Amino acid sequence: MTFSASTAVGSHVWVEDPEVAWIDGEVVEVNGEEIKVLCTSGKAIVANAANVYPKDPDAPPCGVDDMTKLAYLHEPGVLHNLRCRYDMNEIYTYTGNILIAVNPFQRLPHLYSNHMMEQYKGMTLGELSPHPFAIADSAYRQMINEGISQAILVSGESGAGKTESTKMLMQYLAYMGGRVAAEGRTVEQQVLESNPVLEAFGNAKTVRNNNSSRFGKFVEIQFNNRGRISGAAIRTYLLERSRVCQISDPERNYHCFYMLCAAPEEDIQKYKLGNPRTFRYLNQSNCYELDGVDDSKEYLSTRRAMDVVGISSDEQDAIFRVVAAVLHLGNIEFKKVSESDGSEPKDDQSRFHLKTAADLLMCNEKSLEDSLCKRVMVTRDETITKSLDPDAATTSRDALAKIVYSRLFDWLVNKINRSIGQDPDSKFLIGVLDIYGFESFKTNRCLTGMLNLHHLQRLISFRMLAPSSTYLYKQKNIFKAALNTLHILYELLLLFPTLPLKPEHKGYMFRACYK
Ligand SMILES: Nc1ncnc2c1ncn2[C@@H]1O[C@H](COP(=O)(O)OP(=O)(O)OP(=O)(O)O)[C@@H](O)[C@H]1O
Repeated sequence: MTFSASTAVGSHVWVEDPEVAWIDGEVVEVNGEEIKVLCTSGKAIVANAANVYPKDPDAPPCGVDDMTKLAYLHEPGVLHNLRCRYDMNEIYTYTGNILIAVNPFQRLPHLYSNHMMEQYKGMTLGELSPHPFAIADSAYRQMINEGISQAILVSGESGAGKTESTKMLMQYLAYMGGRVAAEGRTVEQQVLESNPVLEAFGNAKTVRNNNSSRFGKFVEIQFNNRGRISGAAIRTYLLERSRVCQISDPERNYHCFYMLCAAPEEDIQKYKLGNPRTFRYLNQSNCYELDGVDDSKEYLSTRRAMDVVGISSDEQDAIFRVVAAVLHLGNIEFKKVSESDGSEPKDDQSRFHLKTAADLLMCNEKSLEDSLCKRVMVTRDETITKSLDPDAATTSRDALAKIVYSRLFDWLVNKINRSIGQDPDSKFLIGVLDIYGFESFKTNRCLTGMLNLHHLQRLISFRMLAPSSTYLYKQKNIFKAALNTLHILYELLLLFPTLPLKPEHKGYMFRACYK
């Protein structure tokens, strides 16, 4: 929607500005493809016609609550509208039936009270101010009226507020479909209360977000034919395993490690832990504490949350034994065995951590050592045992730590699901997909690339389901921002054509990269 060469002097426009992204002004001179704009800030900018966008001089100063009402739907117009609303504490805006949330970075409890939920009950989308409750209500109504299961997709870059929005959607669905439990806690209460447990083991501090979910989550709320919640299931995928043994400043590892290091003295003794600075998996970054978070209190509240979701105290002990064992595993260093290609624990310290890890995992110390320092290959005819050098043993140690941790996470999710209970006879369900946040660093690790690829694939799928022109526009800009990563991913795709992508998605990525 850029201006053509026929742009008239006197038109109101948006031009790109290195400081404030987009700045508005008036065209004062047109010279072929070059347009001179006198900006409202007072400075004059000469820009190419392709980078100049029309501005609607009649747009309301406080913005519009649905961006389909905008005269021009382009990046500066959309951003300006969101900015105007944000300045008035209006953090939600519609684009058709899509809700855009801008992170307020402050608690706004009045927006999420019971009174608000009551207001949105049965209201048509757009009748009241944009709100996640309206989206949840619309999904619930459609499920009831049309008898079709629904899905809500929550997407955005890391730190945008996806998890918070997901919680609000769940809160509303629980309000609409909840029931008084005959005994114990209701399904919806258990789903909401499982959040702290999942967050303790699956969330970490990243550059963008102090409580970033490092896994994808699909929460399935099951309903009976009267629209009452009858069961639920939480499905998680793609836990960022590499974080267990590799973190960079100023990020942190998963919260549970720091909580356990801040546990009461009795537990510290039991798990032979101490200062997080002494553990290799934690001391690769200088960040140990989070502003406003007391890890010792978090440890106790995670234990309480575990009680609530039905994890017994023996199981809790086993869980934290595994967490502690991972930390001890990370402190085992290896040295070369003289006159051989093999390796062994480097010193008494490493032996101590090996023994402690073995005790905590309840396995034989020698077997654990062998599993780290040797590789067993089974062929059709024989079993070959190969000794590993110190570097290979270190890799093997990290691989074990990652797999043990991710199995622990899967176990936790299964346990929570068993405790919540699913309804095999449910009539419909509403699924809420909290997609992994898109990230792009100066240097992207392969895993980041893969997760972004997964994220994009979900977005592309969604775009195919909801081909609204505005949505496509928004996606195009997401793709633009992700172009560098996309290029790498596309190259990866050429190298590994068997990547699990649908053919039409590969085509879309190709067009996004090379158009
Ligand atoms: N509606 C909101 N009200 C108040 N604070 C919010 C809201 N949305 C987000 N926040 C704040 O922003 C932080 C990041 O939000 P959230 O964890 O939901 O992001 P995310 O998109 O899920 O990120 P990631 O992909 O990294 O997990 C929250 O911890 C919270 O402090």
